[in-house]
Amino acid sequence: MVRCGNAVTPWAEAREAARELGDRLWPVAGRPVPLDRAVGAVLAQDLTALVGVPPFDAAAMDGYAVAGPGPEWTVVGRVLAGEEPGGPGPRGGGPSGDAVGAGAASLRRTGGGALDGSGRLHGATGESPADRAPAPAPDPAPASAAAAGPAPERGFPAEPLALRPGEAVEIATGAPVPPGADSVLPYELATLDTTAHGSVTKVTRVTGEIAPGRHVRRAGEDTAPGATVLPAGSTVTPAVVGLAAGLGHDTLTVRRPRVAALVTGDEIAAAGRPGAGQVRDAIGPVLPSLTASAGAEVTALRYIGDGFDTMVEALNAAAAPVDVVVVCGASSKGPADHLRAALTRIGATVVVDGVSCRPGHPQLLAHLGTPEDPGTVVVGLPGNPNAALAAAVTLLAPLLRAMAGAPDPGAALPPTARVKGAIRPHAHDTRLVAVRVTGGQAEPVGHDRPGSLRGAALADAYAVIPPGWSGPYAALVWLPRGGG
Ligand SMILES: Nc1nc2c(c(=O)[nH]1)N[C@H]1C(S)=C(S)[C@@H](COP(=O)(O)OP(=O)(O)OC[C@H]3O[C@@H](n4cnc5c(N)ncnc54)[C@H](O)[C@@H]3O)O[C@H]1N2
Ligand code: MOO
Repeated sequence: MVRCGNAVTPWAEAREAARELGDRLWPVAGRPVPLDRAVGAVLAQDLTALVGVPPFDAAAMDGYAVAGPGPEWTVVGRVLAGEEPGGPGPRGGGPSGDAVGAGAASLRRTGGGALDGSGRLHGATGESPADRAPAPAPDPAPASAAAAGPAPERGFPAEPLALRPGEAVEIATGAPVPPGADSVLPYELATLDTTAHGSVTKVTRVTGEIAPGRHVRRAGEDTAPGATVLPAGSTVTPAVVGLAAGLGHDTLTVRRPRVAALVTGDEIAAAGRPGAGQVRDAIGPVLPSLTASAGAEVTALRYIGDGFDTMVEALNAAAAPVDVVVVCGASSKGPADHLRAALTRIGATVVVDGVSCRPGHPQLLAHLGTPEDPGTVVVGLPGNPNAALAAAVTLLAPLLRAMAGAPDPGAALPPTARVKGAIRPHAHDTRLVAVRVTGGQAEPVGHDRPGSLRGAALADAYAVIPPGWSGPYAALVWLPRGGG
């Protein structure tokens, strides 16, 4: 049984009704989604750190990790980013052969200060710097060859090399700082003593002034492992995606309403240049970004022809797996406009049956459940593309944002502007006029008839012009900009 009055709903009330219905449906169930598909969605759970940041004591500058107050240190090796703390990693610590190459190589300690299989030097407890072997020649293998070689062994039980006071290792930004090192002396502050070994120049000693603790990022100093970094309810932005990745996540569990779109009309062409009598679909392609900017996701899009049975079947099929079905077109009173009759047939409850705004007045909001449990929501967008966009900002976006628990980005923007030039209000309905907004002034851009998106494409917002408006200030509804 459809409950619907014939009276259209005033524009502001219609928005409120959509928000209120969305609030009743909040929260939609949380679902894990890959990081690269999560932008714009709302976190269903607190975001916690699976690893600390930084995950280990790391150098913040390229230079020398030094142990003890100095100002002079003996260089005993080199650590590159990618090495395991306490041992060599994928690019395991040989000198690179540059002019200031390290005096010694890998910092992996194999116990007792022995050379490892590559013949490279290791620090060792009880071993004096003088006992340490000279560095080997630079590794002749090009980086690409190294990358193509067998995967380096990870997780070996290396005993961490501890620097003793007076020792230093050359270190790359991001590389693990050996235990015992107090600070990193950047190259810019370092004076080097070198000796030549054939074509290779080795750094044997480094001198400089550096305060204890400088240029060392201590493990967990930004974020401790297990810390909560963002609360549930936060919107996923590109920065949040990077943060989550850095903390070890591959997916985020988000509350993002699922939307199925039905684009109706025998005349609608889904792609390419429309043929004779055809009209290219200009609403379906808008919906993914439009819904994403309201915290939702289009999970299905189907083109259907005109026909009552077709509409009933498509509504039933689309509704089951989603939270919202958006029907584009068939919202008016023409012989092929079956949306309202189909909703009656499937027992929908119509919440908003037309809105007193131009464009967009045939738009519609209904649900398939009960007042207590509204179930899947149906939003009817008029077929005229600018009317569909007006309906999307009136009913669809407020509904989806409320269902997702997403903030209204427009709330952060100026709510009103002074209208430049004349706008004639409609006798009974609220007009939504495409305007460009600069410096608190709203200038109509034209080209905003119901069938044209040209004005909306030039505009920042719709100026809301109620019946009887005489200016000069108008409320603004900001147009979705996409990208979450
Ligand atoms: N007797 C009345 N007729 C109409 C009224 C009315 O109040 N009384 N309202 C008019 C208004 S306003 C609008 S808006 C449209 C809404 O029509 P529908 O939602 O039923 O949409 P259609 O009739 O299917 O199409 C209207 C128009 O838009 C084109 N269209 C449809 N879908 C798309 C699409 N996906 N992409 C691009 N263009 C589309 C379609 O070809 C038609 O030209 O009703 C008025 N009539
Ligand atoms: O009101 Mo219709 O929705 O103008 O195009």
